[in-house]
Amino acid sequence: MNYPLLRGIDSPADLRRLPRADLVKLAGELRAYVLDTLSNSKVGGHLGSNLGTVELTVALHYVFNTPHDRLVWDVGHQTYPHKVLTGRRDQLGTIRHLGGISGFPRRDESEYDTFGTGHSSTSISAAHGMAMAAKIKGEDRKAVAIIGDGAMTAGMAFEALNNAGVPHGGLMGDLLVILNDNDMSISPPVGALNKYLARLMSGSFYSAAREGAKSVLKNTPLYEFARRFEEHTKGMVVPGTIFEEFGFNYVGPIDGHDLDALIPTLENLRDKKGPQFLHVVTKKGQGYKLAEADPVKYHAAPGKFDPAVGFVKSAAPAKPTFTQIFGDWLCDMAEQDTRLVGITPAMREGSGMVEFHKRFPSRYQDVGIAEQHAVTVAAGLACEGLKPVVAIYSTFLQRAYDQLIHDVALQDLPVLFALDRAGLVGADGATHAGNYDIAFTRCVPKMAVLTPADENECRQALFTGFQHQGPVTVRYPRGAGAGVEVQKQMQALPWGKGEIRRESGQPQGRAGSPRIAILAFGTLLYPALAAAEQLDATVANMRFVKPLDQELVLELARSHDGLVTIEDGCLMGGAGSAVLECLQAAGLQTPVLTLGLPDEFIEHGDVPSLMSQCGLDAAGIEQSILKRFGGRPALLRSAANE
Ligand SMILES: Cc1ncc(C[n+]2csc(CCOP(=O)(O)OP(=O)(O)O)c2C)c(N)n1
Ligand SMILES: CC(=O)[C@@H](O)[C@H](O)COP(=O)(O)O
Ligand SMILES: [Mg+2]
Repeated sequence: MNYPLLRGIDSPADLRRLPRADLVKLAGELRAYVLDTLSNSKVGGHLGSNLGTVELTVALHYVFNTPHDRLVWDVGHQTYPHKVLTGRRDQLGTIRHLGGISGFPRRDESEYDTFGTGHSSTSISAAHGMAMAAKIKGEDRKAVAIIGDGAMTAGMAFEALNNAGVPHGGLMGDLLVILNDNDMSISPPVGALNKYLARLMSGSFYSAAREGAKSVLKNTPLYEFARRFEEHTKGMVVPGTIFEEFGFNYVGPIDGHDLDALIPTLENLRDKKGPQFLHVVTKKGQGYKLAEADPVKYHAAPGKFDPAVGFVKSAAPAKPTFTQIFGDWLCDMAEQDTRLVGITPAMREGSGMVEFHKRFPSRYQDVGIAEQHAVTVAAGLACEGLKPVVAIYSTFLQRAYDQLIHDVALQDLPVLFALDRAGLVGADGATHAGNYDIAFTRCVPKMAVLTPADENECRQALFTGFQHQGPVTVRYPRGAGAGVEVQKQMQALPWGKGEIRRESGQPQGRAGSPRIAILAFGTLLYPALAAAEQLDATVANMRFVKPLDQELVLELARSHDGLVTIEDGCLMGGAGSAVLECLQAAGLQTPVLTLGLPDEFIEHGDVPSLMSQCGLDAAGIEQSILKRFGGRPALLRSAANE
């Protein structure tokens, strides 16, 4: 399949030289290119939202003088068309691959990526900052935030609207907010805003009857429609939109796939001063029937697929993912305990809660993209004797850190945080890494932190955490685990206790062949066991970071020449730090090697490669231990001497 027009676009300047009449064809080529490239990518990537923003992307780069005018894409998962038009057409096939371009906008990737996103609802704030900077610096520059209806449900978006719609020191930013309303989040949208937007759409261009908007729609096909509509609704009290109440000139809703509507409207808005708000209506998955019909399933492609067939489940019964282990546990636990309430901030599918929602609708809450609200709702539920379970990706819990401390831990409320995507997540890269939760939760008083090693222990840890009368996190990685058998019977783990999984045969104190103990926190137990076989080391499955099994730590420290801690979390303040603190408090001098994620942001790539790069696969663990403590050559030497 060739793309004659797209082949000639190496920058938006090339696009802006095209005759306007070619833009529809270009959009068609762009959509086909994105679908074709993604369907051939083994890594997969975001699909529905990219297909839905093709025309909007073409229109924005056609009308605005990018990169001088700034585009800020909210979440940024819909920027594949943007990346194609801004010089990265030939790199699209590398997106989310190790060493390839990012699946989200990155300032260090392109000058057209004016703001790094990945976590939602930041675009209006960032674009407002850029608009105010232009005013303060006296630059003639526009700033445009493109935000989805899902992202608009986060409080931060309203903090920004509340702030950006009013003058600051007499200055008003020339900010344009474009609401890309496809009536979809990752799953069906929730909340009052969604219903409000639907009313706006059912009002079908009623806003066009308003003076401010009419001038914007001039010379567009909509203007005539709006004029007739105004005649029809003369005398009707046309309610101001919520966005106008925030000080924005609201225009819309208009068809976000119609370039004949988009381009003149954007040209008119571009030339207006002050805060503008354009409401565009798009379809998630536009132009690809399977995605249009099921935008939830086609939010992201899991890997290569045949567009004619769509996504098909792999035939082989895969090992259960930790997400599935959680989802099954949640339903089983809800069966046993009617106090259980399951809460998700807009990630029903990703957190494995579809079945729970179906079976326990009255105890299921999707609060929208509103992590802060999710945590404090849970606190409120706990105050009333219920048992809330907040299912939240580790990275998104960062958004609700104060609520975790101030609303949950400080009041010692029994909230269970089921932290999926803990550790490296792979293709989503640095913005979505769940690297920090051990460090930022263990330092909070009253918090308990559990790190199950495999699928069975995950189920038992969730049960243990649910029984606990205080705040607790249970963290587990994206994807499948070691593949151990999962016991249906739920039983509590001994609170705060680890276990020895392997005993070294090395005597303590022999020169050159040290007796080493590896303390594994979480799923890295398994590569640690593999390394220990080579080194004849002891291995402890610690299970808890907090409360730490201090008795076990001290016993191992006294009976081994060296300790090694290992975690798929940041080293700074992580489980290894907890062990060091324990030894220091006991006055023990046993040398400790801490292994974990380095003090740097780790980019996208496949997890095995990334773990190997971080020295956290079996070979890397072995090498680090040998380097620090000496060992196997000495072991062989000693064996030869016996
Ligand atoms: C703070 C935060 N929470 C959750 C997510 C996960 N997430 C990614 S896209 C998405 C839905 C976004 O919906 P919308 O803004 O309407 O964009 P669309 O996918 O419809 O184009 C969510 C919840 C996120 N990226 N950031
Ligand atoms: C863009 C976004 O934040 C989500 O779509 C995220 O990429 C989902 O991650 P998983 O694929 O791990 O569920
Ligand atoms: Mg949406």
